[in-house]
Amino acid sequence: MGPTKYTNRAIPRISLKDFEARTDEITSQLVRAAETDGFFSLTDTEISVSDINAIFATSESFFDLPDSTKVTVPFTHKNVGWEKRSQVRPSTGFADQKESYQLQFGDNMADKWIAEDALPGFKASAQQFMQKAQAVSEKLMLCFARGLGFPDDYFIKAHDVTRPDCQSVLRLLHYFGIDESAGPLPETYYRAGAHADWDLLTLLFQRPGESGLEICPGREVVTSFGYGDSWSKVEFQEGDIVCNIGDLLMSWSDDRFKSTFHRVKAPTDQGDYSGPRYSIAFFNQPCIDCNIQGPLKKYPMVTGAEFTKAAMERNFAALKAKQQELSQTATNVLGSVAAVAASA
Ligand SMILES: O=C(O)CCC(=O)C(=O)O
Ligand SMILES: [Fe+2]
Repeated sequence: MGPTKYTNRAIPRISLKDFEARTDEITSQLVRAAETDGFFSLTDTEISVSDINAIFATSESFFDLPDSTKVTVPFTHKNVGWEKRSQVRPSTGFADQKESYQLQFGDNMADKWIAEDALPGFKASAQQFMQKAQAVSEKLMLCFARGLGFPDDYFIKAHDVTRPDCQSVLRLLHYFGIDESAGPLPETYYRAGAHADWDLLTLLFQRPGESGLEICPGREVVTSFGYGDSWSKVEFQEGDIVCNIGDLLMSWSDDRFKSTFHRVKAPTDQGDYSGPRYSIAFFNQPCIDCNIQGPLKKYPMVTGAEFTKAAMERNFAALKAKQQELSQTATNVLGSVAAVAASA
């Protein structure tokens, strides 16, 4: 594998200060960012640095629990619960070297909250933060609806987290620290392999000093899996929220807004951060019965449930193709080893 090719791309930093008075100005800044690389960072939101520090402390306290406790809330296909080294990305064919705990607002979480006596206060702290992340998301939803010519509350209604069947997710993430004395990492070591998100919009919280997030723009239509070959490191300031457009909003905007491939790079190069990395993503997922179609009707109308199903199927097909490619490469390598052995 050759060295990563980099291009400097600064993602725009957008202030939400005086939101009510500046909604149109903020809308045009967001729309421009969405049409370009699909990534931007937010400042002056209602989420303070101390709110962010508090949720990171809550997150660390969960990941510090023994696996035997965390496994009492295992990951399920409803997109809730704890997983460890189990998410295989179609871009890599190997599991990300991380653990994550996915939390939702509604019925899907019924038995997936860590028990109060195992971690007192966890649920209340997480729920309080989720409400704040939702409030920021709703401001963005209003702007993107306005930018596309929909009624202001159009996306907000389609992502109603007061409904018991809502699907939006807060994902706590922990990437494992690397023991550098153990030698170079294998090529198959990934923190978060390249992917695009499936949701409407993602809000990402990171800690200064724990870098690794990179983007790779270049995707023109939501139905394609390809991406460019030049990466850019995402820089952010303490307290900023890095946001990106997901596949759902790319589709809902007839491919006008870009859902960009991104990854958390494995620390394989000089200067990469190799300590433990904590991040927190908030994914705005649609209600299962909302109708999804862009203003130009580029794609047929689908429900939230149908959209998610199709996205999962596309992901699965891409994963199968990657696994086939990997096993083909392994067969070719074995074939040439055999040929060398036979000719020796
Ligand atoms: O951990 C990060 O910084 C990014 C996580 C991410 O992209 C995801 O979970 O979809
Ligand atoms: Fe992502």
